[in-house]
Amino acid sequence: MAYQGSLTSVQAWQDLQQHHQDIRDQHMRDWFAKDPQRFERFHVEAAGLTLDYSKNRINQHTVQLLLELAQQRGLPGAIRNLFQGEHVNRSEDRPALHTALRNFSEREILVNDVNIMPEVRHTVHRMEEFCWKIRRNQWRGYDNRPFTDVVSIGIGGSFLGPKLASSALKPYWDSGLNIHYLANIDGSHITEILKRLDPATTLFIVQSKSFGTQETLKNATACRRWFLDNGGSEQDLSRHFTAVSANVQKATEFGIAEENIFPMWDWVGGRYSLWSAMGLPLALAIGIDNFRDLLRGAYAMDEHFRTAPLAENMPVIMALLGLWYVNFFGVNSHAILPYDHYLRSLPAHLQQLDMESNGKSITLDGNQVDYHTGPIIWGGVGTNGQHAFHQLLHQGTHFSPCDFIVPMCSHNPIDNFHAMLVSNCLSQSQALLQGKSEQEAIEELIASGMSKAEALVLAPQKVIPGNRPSNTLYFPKATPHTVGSLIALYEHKVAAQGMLWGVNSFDQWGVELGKQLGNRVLSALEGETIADDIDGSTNGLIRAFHKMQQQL
Ligand SMILES: O=P(O)(O)OC[C@H]1O[C@H](O)[C@H](O)[C@@H](O)[C@@H]1O
Repeated sequence: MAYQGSLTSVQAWQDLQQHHQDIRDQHMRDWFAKDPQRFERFHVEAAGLTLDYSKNRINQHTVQLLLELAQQRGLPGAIRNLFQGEHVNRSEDRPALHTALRNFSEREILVNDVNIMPEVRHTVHRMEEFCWKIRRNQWRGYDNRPFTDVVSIGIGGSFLGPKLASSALKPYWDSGLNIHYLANIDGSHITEILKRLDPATTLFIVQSKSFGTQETLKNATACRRWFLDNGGSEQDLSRHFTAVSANVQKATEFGIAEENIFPMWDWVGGRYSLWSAMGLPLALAIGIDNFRDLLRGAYAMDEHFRTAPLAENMPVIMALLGLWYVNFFGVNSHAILPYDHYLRSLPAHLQQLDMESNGKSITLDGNQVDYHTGPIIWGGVGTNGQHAFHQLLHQGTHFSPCDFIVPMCSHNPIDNFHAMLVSNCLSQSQALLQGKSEQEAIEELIASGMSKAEALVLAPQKVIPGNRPSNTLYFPKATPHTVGSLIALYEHKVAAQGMLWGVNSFDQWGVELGKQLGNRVLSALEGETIADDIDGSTNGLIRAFHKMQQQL
């Protein structure tokens, strides 16, 4: 049974503490020297992806103890519960059934005793029909010209997943439509997007599960105003405005025609919703067949996560490695380093996925945790990061485990660009692993012509400790299938960590307070000069706003 008792009282936890003492000073460089089979031993394949996890601070005993921890925490049962639609999101009393959105099996999935699969499939058919009409110019703008641009208006999970998949699959954009994502509440962003567009050939998709999110409603209202002020009429709105929402009433109140609203369900979390009609802008860009391939890739990873033994289960292995560093090495961050231009939005998506899911301090039972949970996720696209933040990765006082993510083949195989890109990726993880000793630094400096005395002075600056862990995830090419399995891999990694830590990975109460206070601050910014109920710092900033607004 999952989540019973405290994580730290589990026997394997105590064993891991002892084991950490035993191996923490050992260097991976020595392990590789002694064991030529390390790569073979520590790699796993699933759903078209391969994970090399040999460059981690682990030996076989570590893996065995981590797997015992997973067993003792009831991970297999918790995975079953997730797929079976148990109310794993306890604080909202809901299942988390994003896996139903890509369920290509004949398995029924029940929510309140009703099989949800027919509705899921019906929605994909509606998406297909809609994409067909737009992409084949059957559904046109108000002056009968075909659409040229689609503006997706949404934020958080209603933005990051579709945005990531759209940029990851840019080589598959075959409709000629330009897709724009409008998320932030920032006059500059909306201005920059709309100024290039023609209302007569622009389609809007308002994407909000709740249809109550401030940024989305403000942006949608402004887009509608812009449409009406620039040639569109009230009667034309239904040709140009569609929505994806679980709140049909609010969407219709806003003015979206009911037949233009695609459904969402409360059993899909926002950050897990790419696979639903939230993926509509993506489907418009790449076509429904490619969108289905994305779902199939995710489904392949689901089946792997659901059925593979823990020791061969890629998301479980990644979850346990992450826990090993957070809870035993005291690490508090994790870097995501895609070596692929098309995957450059991955760190941003994984920030929400991971930090909103596992950035929690209270267990499912309502107790304060006595161990750390989800790390800070950060990162950036290679090789740009090498010329920026990798310095800290190599020589900083903090260490951050890294995921290097690399397709072995490029969509654009020009010259030897791709071999150069991959060589950078592989040599970064190699450098993190092996480092450079003082002796090596001295010898290198002397070989470059420096005197021994000078070399001795400079060498300490050039020492790189190494022994810094990384995973390398690779696959043949960033196709819809592999991108689907890659995103699902991280969803399951995060879910497995949440299960181990005993937190609810499917709620996000922490984001609410800022929203509540935001309304009060907005009224002060727009009115009062002194707000007695607001703290001194915030009041000072409100006064500065008033002052500077008056000066301009
Ligand atoms: O889709 P919506 O209801 O507009 O929600 C958009 C986003 O806002 C919320 O505040 C949450 O932080 C996100 O998890 C969610 O995806």
